[in-house]
Amino acid sequence: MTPPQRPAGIDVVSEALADLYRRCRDLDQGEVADYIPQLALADPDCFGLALVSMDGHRYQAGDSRTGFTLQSVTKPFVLALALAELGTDPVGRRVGCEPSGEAFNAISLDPVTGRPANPMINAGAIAVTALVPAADPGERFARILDCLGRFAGRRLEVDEAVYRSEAETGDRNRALAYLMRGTGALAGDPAEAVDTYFRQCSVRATVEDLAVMAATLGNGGVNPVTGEAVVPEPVAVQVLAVMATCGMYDAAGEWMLRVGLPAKSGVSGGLVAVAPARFGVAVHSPRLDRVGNPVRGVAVLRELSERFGLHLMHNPAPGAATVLPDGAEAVAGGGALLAAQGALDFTAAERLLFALADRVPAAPGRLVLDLDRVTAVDATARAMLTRALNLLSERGHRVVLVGDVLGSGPWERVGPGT
Ligand SMILES: NC(=O)CC[C@H](N)C(=O)O
Repeated sequence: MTPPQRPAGIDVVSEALADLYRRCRDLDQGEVADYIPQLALADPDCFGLALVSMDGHRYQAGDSRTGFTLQSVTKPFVLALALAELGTDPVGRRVGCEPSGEAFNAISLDPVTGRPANPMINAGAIAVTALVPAADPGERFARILDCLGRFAGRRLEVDEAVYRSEAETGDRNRALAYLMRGTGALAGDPAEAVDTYFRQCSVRATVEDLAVMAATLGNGGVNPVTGEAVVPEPVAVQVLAVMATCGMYDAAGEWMLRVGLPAKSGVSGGLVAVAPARFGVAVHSPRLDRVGNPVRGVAVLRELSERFGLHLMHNPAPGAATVLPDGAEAVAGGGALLAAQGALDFTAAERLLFALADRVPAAPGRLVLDLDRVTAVDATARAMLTRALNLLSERGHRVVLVGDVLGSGPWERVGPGT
């Protein structure tokens, strides 16, 4: 897919990516992973960035079209598939969701339950891969590959050389799989589970594909480029939660402190991060720090998060006022008038109801709520407003709504200007 031409001169997002690329390209600390021999062949200086918005707008800088194997970056997406197919509890019986504080290949199995600590470390990911429902291992991998492709918006392929290389040297992962069969954490045959996992790790994509995959998670499971609902929204939310707590291995706490976004790294140098409801971003750079996270990728995300104010705990900029300033005016027909505007969520609904409470007369009376300039109402705000208006009507007030964003209820609806 070729990104559309951007209007000349005002593409500040590409400009920011280009700037991050320039500022981080000279970082040359870290080593290319070599425990899978084929990965050691990667160009250590390869460096690409991509960002995809919730509208499917694509931005990139550097070597954004170079293919590389996704490795551990596949783990959140396969977790999404397992959660979508099986639900939270069946997956949770096999794998936990606690940060392990240990290396990605650690033997991190709970002494009581035998479950691996979380699905982002190898043990947990192997257990999750084995859970994907299928009649046989061939079908299981086909489903995984298909799902990764739907996240990326195009069909992806396996790098056979990397797959063979890992299959020849992956004894530690085999050992983990056999241990997990012993503890009851692994469904099915360990050799088959590990083979499917090796294939999954060897799926090849570009940093542009990865940004689309990340954006799909940040967009409630709907691929913003193809429009396909790849996984249900609650699944996307759960996966982001696991990425936020466990995605960066034993550096997860430091990552949350300094970057504050759900993310996942892999040993080939891929890194995805999600700014929920804003964008997905991906970086590829094969030099890894001592915990196995890509040095330039971490540096890029730290700067990006700070520059765009993305930390999840950051208080977002106040939106437009919910309650309009002229909302207290008296109206023809009597009663109190309150007008609201913009999109209503919990914060906006609370603000509106707080202001409305001040205007409710002691004796039953007429209350006019002008919602004509309200552009959207989420499920929470809808439930809050409906409940409050029901209570007012039970107390004998006559509620009049301007506009139809709340649908019907125990209130009168009038059009704007009535
Ligand atoms: N951190 C990673 O990317 C690890 C994936 C790699 N295939 C492994 O299992 O060792």
